[in-house]
Amino acid sequence: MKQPRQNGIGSDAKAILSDPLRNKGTAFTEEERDRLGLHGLLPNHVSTMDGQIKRRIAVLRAFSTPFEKYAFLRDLQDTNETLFYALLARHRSELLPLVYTPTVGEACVRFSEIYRRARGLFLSYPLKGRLFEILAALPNDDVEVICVTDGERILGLGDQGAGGMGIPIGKLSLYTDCAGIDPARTMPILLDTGTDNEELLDNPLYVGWRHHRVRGAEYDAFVEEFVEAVRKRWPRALLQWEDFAGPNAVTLLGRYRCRLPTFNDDIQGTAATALAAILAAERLAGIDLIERNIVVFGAGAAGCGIAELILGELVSRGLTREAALARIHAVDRDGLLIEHVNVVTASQARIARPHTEADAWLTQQQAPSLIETIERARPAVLIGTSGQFEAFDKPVIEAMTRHNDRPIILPLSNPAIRAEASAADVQTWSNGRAIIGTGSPSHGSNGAVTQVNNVYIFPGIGLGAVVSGAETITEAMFAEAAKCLASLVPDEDGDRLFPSTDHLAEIADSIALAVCRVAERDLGAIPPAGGWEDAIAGHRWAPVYRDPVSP
Ligand SMILES: NC(=O)C1=CN([C@@H]2O[C@H](COP(=O)(O)OP(=O)(O)OC[C@H]3O[C@@H](n4cnc5c(N)ncnc54)[C@H](OP(=O)(O)O)[C@@H]3O)[C@@H](O)[C@H]2O)C=CC1
Ligand SMILES: CC(=O)C(=O)O
Ligand SMILES: [Mg+2]
Repeated sequence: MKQPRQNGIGSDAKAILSDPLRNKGTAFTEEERDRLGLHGLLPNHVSTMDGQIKRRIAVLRAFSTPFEKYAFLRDLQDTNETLFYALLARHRSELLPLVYTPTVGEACVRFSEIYRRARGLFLSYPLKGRLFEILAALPNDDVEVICVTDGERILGLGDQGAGGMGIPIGKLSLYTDCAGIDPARTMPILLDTGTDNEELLDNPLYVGWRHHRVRGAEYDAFVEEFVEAVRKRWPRALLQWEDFAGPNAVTLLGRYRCRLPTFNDDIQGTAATALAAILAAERLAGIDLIERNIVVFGAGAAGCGIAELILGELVSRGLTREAALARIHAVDRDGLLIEHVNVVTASQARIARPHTEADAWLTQQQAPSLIETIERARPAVLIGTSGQFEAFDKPVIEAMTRHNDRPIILPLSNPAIRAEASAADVQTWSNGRAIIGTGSPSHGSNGAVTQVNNVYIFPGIGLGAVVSGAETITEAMFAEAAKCLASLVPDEDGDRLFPSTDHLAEIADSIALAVCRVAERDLGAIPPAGGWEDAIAGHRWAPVYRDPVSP
């Protein structure tokens, strides 16, 4: 069929080349170049995808900083998305630290500097009252997974305002890479309700709404309008809340968890990841969790979520809630959390030491510090979700090592510049005895250390939710996801807790199956004729070139 022409060049051809989901770059064949009117718009060489991957990885490796590599990858994602995902699948462990933590943190901080092309949806507060109209105007009818942030607690880097958009973009890239969700069916969203980051407000380059954060009833009404618009436009979509500040994270999850398929990744995804790490480490250390104490340092959204899921696990092993609670010691900025002494939030109140123990814990009205808590509780496990760089110093690690043959140390805060400890320091200070997991990728003397990050959980939760059609995302799904992840024994010898990030796609499939089974058991989801496994496999979008005229 003859193509419409514009100045001698096919305008459809130009549209294809500028659509990242249809563009193939130099991999358009001679036949396609003839048929689509692409001659002249491309250099002569006809490449294969394999050749393109080799060329791109060579160029990427030549950049000297992770940030430059990040910008190069984002540019590729915005010009040729199929190639971006093929590259990611081929070199996942090498590229994960770029598209995700730690580099995505720097990318959020410098978002305005590298902003080039529209991706995702910026719903800023001045658009209130028009949110459904904006969603309705989008051509994306089949959105399956949404990741939304308001940018207030970006990793451990605090308020990044509109720059927080880097996180939903990164998370959804991993939904596609690991769980095979079609990129056309994902939607990154930034709720731009302002920023209280004065540096951003003063920065002439800042691309967000230059206004202090809207809070209270106005914020709640804006989020409510957003959720209702999502429900109306994409009634079946999964909504993932990401990197909201602690109080909003908890409140919004509580408000919406029964109204649509939704979860908070920092609370629930992280909890499942940490529980999986603890279950795997329990095996390695040869201990029984119900006999041992756990210290969680940083009792915010992630820390409280982790404590709750561990409590659920201990109760499922036969302890009463009270006995299980006796195993948890949550430490925040004012020391060990003790009821009516230094508890600030309702989530903290649920995991604090009871007030009846206050006299036993307090010294001159002071709650014990982290190290004092470790000396007294002699925990087997120490988890960091405080965003406090190097809070696990030498005395802390030495205390953990004195009380355990194999201390389990999980500094989970991201990015690496906010981690409570580096794997290398923990290894040195524990004389190589610690079992370690870090939130961002890191190395010890025996190579890569396990990355204990919710990227091991959320893609599988999302895929399972989409395939099963679950209308609610339940706590049982996270508990089963944790058990599933802990059961996946790494190929490598040594102290690895999970298979390496190279295996994230298989892991997502396994977790998705566990989620589908929970949906069937608890929510009455009906397995398709071929079974859940086939449905999961059949749902995968693969990064292979398709005919650009009928994508
Ligand atoms: N590895 C992973 O998969 C994940 C890691 N994380 C990481 O966990 C960290 C926290 O995230 P999140 O829980 O959502 O954030 P929150 O802000 O909700 O929680 C952080 C908590 O740490 C407390 N805190 C601050 N300073 C100190 C201190 N000096 N000593 C002890 N506690 C302190 C904060 O208190 P206050 O509120 O008073 O400041 C708050 O209660 C981030 O760095 C994030 O990257 C989060 C999710 C997943
Ligand atoms: C990993 C993640 O979700 C975080 O650090 O916030
Ligand atoms: Mg997060």
